[in-house]
Amino acid sequence: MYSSPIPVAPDGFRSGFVAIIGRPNVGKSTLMNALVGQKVAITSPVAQTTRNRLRGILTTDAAQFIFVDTPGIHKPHHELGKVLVSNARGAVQSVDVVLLVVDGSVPLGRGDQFIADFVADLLRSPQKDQTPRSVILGLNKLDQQPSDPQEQGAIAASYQALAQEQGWGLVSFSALTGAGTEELLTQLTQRLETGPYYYPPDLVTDQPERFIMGELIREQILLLTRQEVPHSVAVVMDRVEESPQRTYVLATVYVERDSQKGIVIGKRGQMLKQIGSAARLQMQKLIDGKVHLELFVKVQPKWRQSRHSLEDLGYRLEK
Ligand SMILES: Nc1nc2c(ncn2[C@@H]2O[C@H](COP(=O)(O)OP(=O)(O)OP(=O)(O)O)[C@@H](O)[C@H]2O)c(=O)[nH]1
Repeated sequence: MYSSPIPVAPDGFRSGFVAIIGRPNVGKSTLMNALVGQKVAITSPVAQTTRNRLRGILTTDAAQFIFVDTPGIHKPHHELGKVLVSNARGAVQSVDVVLLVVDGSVPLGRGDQFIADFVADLLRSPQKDQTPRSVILGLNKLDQQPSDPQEQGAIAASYQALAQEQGWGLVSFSALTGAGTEELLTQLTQRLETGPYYYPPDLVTDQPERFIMGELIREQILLLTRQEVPHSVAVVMDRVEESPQRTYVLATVYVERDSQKGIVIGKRGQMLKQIGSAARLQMQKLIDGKVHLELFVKVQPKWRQSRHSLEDLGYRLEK
């Protein structure tokens, strides 16, 4: 994937790492894709689509941003929640700027406040080398603002108060339409220090294509089966073989129960066919070539599957 060498950065060039954090479903992955100009993270209306840290890279004439997309954080009521929080902490500690994304079409809620407190806490850490320098509060879904100006004003005021109290930047945008994202990049550039190119300027992600292909299959399962198949569904890429004519992909979808296997396969295999052809089209866009995709579905008992798949995905499971 490293298609070109890393050049020497011009004078005054800025670079750095930006963690995109926030509640599930606020639009973090949509934003990262919009910023880097390519689909590097999958998105869906179902919360907790993103399961591990992904890096999206954007290089402009003035700066290189390495965006770290994190799984949505919510209050840890259960073990997975604790894992998500500890992952987010790891992702946030080593970056230059934190972009805390909220759904700006609704007022600041308890979930956002929990994350805001978590970020404010991190910034108070005595280990300055492991602490982000600044925070931007990003109000997403600008296109979904309520039409009532009073309601709009109340929403804006709730976020302004938080930004003011903490001394954080504040930007409104729509990851879906792209409105406001230029201003966001301007503000982010100002918060980076001068630095080198960390990656070749034409690279948009540090993830291998094989991983993104698996994610594209998972995305279609989440989109097409809706709530019927849980998030524990895992996709394992068994084989990816490239040839001049087409790329041959063999993958297995792991579910927890026979009933879920039935849903993913569908009546006379219709659902699996639909998942496969939609994922194949996305893969073809990704690699800019023809793809032949074969999908299998297997049932794996819950305890084995969840431990195996989460660890595979890079989560540190607490014993
Ligand atoms: N109207 C509107 N919808 C948006 C916008 N940004 C994202 N969405 C939608 O919000 C839903 C969630 O988006 P994601 O990008 O998957 O959200 P996320 O924060 O990465 O979610 P997790 O992976 O659960 O943490 C999708 O249906 C998006 O299309 C926006 O600017 N406007």
